[in-house]
Amino acid sequence: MSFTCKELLIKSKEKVLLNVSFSFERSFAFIGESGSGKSLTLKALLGMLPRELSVSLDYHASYTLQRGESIAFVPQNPFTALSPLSKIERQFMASRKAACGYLEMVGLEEHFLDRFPSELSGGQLQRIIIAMALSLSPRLLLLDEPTTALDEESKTVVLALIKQLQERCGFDLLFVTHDVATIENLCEEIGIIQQGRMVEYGMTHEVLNDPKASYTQQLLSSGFRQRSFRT
Ligand SMILES: Nc1ncnc2c1ncn2[C@@H]1O[C@H](COP(=O)(O)OP(=O)(O)OP(=O)(O)O)[C@@H](O)[C@H]1O
Repeated sequence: MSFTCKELLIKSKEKVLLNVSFSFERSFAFIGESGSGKSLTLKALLGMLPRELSVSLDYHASYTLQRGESIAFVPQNPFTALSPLSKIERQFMASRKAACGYLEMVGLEEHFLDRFPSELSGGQLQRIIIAMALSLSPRLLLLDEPTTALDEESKTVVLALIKQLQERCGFDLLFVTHDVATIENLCEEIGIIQQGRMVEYGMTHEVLNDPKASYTQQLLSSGFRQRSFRT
């Protein structure tokens, strides 16, 4: 599958917040500092932007973007993504039997369906949210810094799981992060965004090993492959 966003323009009154275009075959990582426009991009693709923003989105893919159907979403904070009032089973949009199958895909057993979110660790919750996303059989999976709220061990488990599930299920992946180290082995292509503009995009190993834009060179020389560069 391939995805091309020919134009994504977002304006607030007369101020341009975001003006980007990009394309990728299977997996793309959006890298940028805080406030660069990563979340706006995901929200635009999900059709979740507030009314006061004017949006022009022109894309080409082998599927239409439809939130909850062709597109599923894994948010940054698993601790606030689910209702604290209901057990996991009631929050799955699938039968118990189907939900068990999705839990198995993320390495969790059936009894997790009978727990409340507050009884689970961050890594377990994030795996449940990924299982819920899989239950939609998405063509495109959007992930907004899905490991930021997790400890190092859970982070490694969740990243390995995402890679393995993409190979198994075949969805496209759009991964937003401020931390390059998390996606080096996960996303084949990468885009660097700065203040609402895509300054460079291409194959991950090419951009990281031979960056063309001075902003990317600056980020790499400041050692952001070894550490997060959130400001
Ligand atoms: N509803 C809105 N109205 C006006 N400006 C907005 C709105 N939402 C976001 N912005 C502005 O657009 C810019 C990009 O915001 P965005 O949330 O996409 O950044 P980000 O890269 O996801 O940052 P972070 O890593 O901190 O989440 C910011 O300057 C932000 O203040």
